[in-house]
Amino acid sequence: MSFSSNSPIVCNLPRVTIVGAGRVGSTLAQRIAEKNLADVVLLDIILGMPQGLALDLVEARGIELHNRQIIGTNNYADTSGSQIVVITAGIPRKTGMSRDDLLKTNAKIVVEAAKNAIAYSPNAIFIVVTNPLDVMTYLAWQATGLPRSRIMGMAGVLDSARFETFIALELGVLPADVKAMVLGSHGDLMVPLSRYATVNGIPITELLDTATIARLVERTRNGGAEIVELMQTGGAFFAPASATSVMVESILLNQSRLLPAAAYLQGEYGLEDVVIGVPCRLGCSGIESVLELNLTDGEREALHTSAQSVRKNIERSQEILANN
Ligand SMILES: NC(=O)C1=CN([C@@H]2O[C@H](COP(=O)(O)OP(=O)(O)OC[C@H]3O[C@@H](n4cnc5c(N)ncnc54)[C@H](O)[C@@H]3O)[C@@H](O)[C@H]2O)C=CC1
Ligand SMILES: O=C([O-])CC(=O)C(=O)O
Repeated sequence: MSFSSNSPIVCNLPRVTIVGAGRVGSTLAQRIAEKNLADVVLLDIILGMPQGLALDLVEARGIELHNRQIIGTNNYADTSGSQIVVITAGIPRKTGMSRDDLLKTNAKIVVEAAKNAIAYSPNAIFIVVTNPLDVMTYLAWQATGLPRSRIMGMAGVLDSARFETFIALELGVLPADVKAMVLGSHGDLMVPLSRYATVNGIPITELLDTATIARLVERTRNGGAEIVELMQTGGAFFAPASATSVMVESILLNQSRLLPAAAYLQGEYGLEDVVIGVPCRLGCSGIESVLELNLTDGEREALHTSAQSVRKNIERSQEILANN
């Protein structure tokens, strides 16, 4: 028996490149392939490692019932023509460290990764994951020269998911029924908006007392550190990969989901020339719009304090890069 064929069919399947095939990167590759969203190129500086991971993922395809291509490489030429580039390359923090302690090492890695990736995928939308997230997104924006709609950072979806999880655990309800949004920088100064958090439309302020909400907000702020302290050898990666995959999905499927993303601001919320987490509509052209919510004076002040700390680190990063 044989298959007959007419003319060869050329299929242009979407392709997502992930720079950094460590824990977040490789888990994200698995999510993207198993959700059948795109073919994946996993790139890392460690020779053989992304190739081995890709082969492992390819060998699971028959079991997971998908047929996405997954390529591992150390060469940016293999990433060409990607619709989305995700940057997870860099070091994660260890116990006792803050995300800002990673700035010096990761700044150079992210700038190099962004420059190399844009050279081969000039039309790509970039999602940065490497910490400290807001500063790294700013550096990738600078390095690529992309319009702000095509570059964003992942943090708010993760921080919001943590807030939702802690609310759900407290109330004993399904996490998917809880909706919340966390804005601001990905650090201790993030801004969880309790006022807007609901359980299927019911404000949590109707369900929980002020002290309990304050405790859940504090746990959300420390969500990353809580896992780093438990694991001792790096940080979270399952939920970060899930969070990144929904951003990828909203872009590739043009879902126009309203998700918190770290975006370069040009006057929104009274902030300029800084990257910080705000609600964004994500579709096939990237950030289609930034939603400006009505904030209380306290929330607005918290957002500005958060932006101020990002600005300081952007300045630090410029000095670091200038001296190299
Ligand atoms: N934005 C967020 O919400 C989150 C951010 N992160 C951050 O993501 C980053 C990655 O975390 P993990 O995957 O856990 O770390 P990991 O150490 O498992 O993986 C990082 C990978 O980057 C690679 N790498 C280093 N320099 C490179 C270069 N120049 N080019 C290509 N690859 C390079 C390493 O070889 C390694 O495989 C960290 O900075 C971490 O803090 C992690 C979780 C959540
Ligand atoms: O805490 C870390 O270092 C990793 C991260 O950003 C998170 O899990 O939120």
